[in-house]
Amino acid sequence: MSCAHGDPDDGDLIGEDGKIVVPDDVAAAIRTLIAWAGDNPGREGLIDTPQRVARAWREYCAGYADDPAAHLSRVFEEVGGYDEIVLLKDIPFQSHCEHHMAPIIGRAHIAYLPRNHVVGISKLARVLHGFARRLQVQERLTAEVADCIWQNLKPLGVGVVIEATHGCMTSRGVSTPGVSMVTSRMMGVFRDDERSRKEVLSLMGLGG
Ligand SMILES: Nc1nc2c(ncn2[C@@H]2O[C@H](COP(=O)(O)OP(=O)(O)OP(=O)(O)O)[C@@H](O)[C@H]2O)c(=O)[nH]1
Ligand SMILES: [Zn+2]
Repeated sequence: MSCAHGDPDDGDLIGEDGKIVVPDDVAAAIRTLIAWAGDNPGREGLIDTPQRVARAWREYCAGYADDPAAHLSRVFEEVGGYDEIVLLKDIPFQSHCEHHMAPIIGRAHIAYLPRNHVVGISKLARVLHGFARRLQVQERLTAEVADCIWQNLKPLGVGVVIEATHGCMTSRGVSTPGVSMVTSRMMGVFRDDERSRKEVLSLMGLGG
């Protein structure tokens, strides 16, 4: 297996302990950051921190090695004629903002109106995580999830609403905890037909 940080498609080297081998330049960058923050990267408690931080970021950014559309390739057609809204509600997720690399923590509601076939419900959460585990802005995350479902399932409607708090606002900068950002993308009948939009928003518990 090749070592190619920055290019997760090529995979990581795995050590004898079963953990990802952290490239020297990645560990050195994290040691530099620790020293710049004001601490001693050589002291006992911090000596293994660069490896831990690097592996943690591999997990936070695992979405770069994922193809979210692939999760939607298996569909089911025997649904007893069901042709109403399918909604996966209150899906918790974590992402990181591309401006500060600070956590974005929130919940997503993902709905679609099937056309002939449905997808296994867990796959909607997999699509969300595939895009969330990258450096993001919430608007793009919302659009990417909706577009992926729209293009791959070809449903009659897609609605994605995301509510999240941004660490870059709560723990630094404007330091304003308790606020959440809400974004939505409505496509197909959820965008064009008022009754359908109201119905999906009502099912999401967002009035309508
Ligand atoms: N629209 C949008 N903005 C975001 C998101 N995540 C973080 N931001 C904002 O990105 C902006 C970056 O602003 P800058 O002025 O370039 O950076 P900054 O000086 O660190 O800004 P402050 O956070 O206000 O201290 C901030 O207003 C953040 O709140 C997001 O997902 N969507
Ligand atoms: Zn930020």
